[in-house]
Amino acid sequence: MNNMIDPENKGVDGVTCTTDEDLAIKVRTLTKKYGKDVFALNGLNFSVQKGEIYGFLGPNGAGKSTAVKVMTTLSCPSQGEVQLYNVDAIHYPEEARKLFGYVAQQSAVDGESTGRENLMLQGRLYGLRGSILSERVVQLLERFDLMDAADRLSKTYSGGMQRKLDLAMGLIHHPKILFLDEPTTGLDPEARASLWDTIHHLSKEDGLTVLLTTHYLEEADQLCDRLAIIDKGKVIVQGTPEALKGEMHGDVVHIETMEAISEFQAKDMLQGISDLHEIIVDGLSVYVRTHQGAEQLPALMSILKAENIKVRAATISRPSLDDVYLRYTGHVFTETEEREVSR
Ligand SMILES: Nc1ncnc2c1ncn2[C@@H]1O[C@H](COP(=O)(O)OP(=O)(O)OP(=O)(O)O)[C@@H](O)[C@H]1O
Repeated sequence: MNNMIDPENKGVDGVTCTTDEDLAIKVRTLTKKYGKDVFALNGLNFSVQKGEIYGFLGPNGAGKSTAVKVMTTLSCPSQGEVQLYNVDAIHYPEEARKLFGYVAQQSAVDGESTGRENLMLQGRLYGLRGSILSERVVQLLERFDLMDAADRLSKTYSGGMQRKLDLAMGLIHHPKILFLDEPTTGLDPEARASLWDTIHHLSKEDGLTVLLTTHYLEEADQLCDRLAIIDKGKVIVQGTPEALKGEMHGDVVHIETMEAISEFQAKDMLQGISDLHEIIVDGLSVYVRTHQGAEQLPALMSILKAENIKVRAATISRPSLDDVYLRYTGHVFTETEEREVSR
């Protein structure tokens, strides 16, 4: 197995380091149960190296926000361990809180205050006072390109500017780790790209460790050094985006049929074609992995025709994180729903 890719829960982190000294975040067997039978987290294991941007990718309800809430001491786990820079965050939450900033899904910006006032208030909450505080506020306003708008009410800011102010507020006390819960949800593509740039610089220039949750495959791909695909409160697989995609050799042929067929039916029909590595069916979509998509497509189409299966469209592409996601979870990645399929 590639050491950068690993199905979790087998005791492997997928990180190249071996000592806890290199780790910013270490999470072991984290479980969070709501009521009698909702396991929001179900034995979550992963580690993040210092200075890394690590992404949690998963659909609604996968457990991403719950994991962040437990790591940021806002929620108690039912079981498990969270170490932040070797501080036990579950038993020593106050100590741990000095180490991280947290930017929640919902903005913490007060629209009726200016950007500068928001930052000053946040600083006071962390015990900063006097010139140390005002200098830190100026530093952050400059760092986030908000100096010109510093004394305007923040309700007049664009979505992207408000999000940057949120980030700046999360960094007021010089944390070593920044937790970002869906940092770019609701932003337009330009503001999203600008925020990616900012987060990248915070990590690569300032050495900040960033853990972010996202619904966006593109965000995980472009921004994260490593990512974990989360499903049903567990890490399904983790690795660098390149390694995860690289594991999927060859092409992906996507055939959209007019009527649903089962995975069993598809496998049965196509078994005669050599060089098909994987066949997954999700709804009206049949996904086939093969070394030579263009060469195999005519054979695939003629078998479907012979079986009276009408095809709406067929495409060949290089594997993307979508395909990695499909492979490990058995369903396509959607932002709003999880569709189960037989595997
Ligand atoms: N306070 C709560 N009480 C009961 N169940 C909860 C609570 N908070 C979360 N859950 C459940 O735990 C599971 C994980 O939720 P969580 O919000 O962590 O998922 P998520 O991956 O962050 O989703 P989203 O992307 O929608 O924020 C879901 O089934 C959710 O309904």
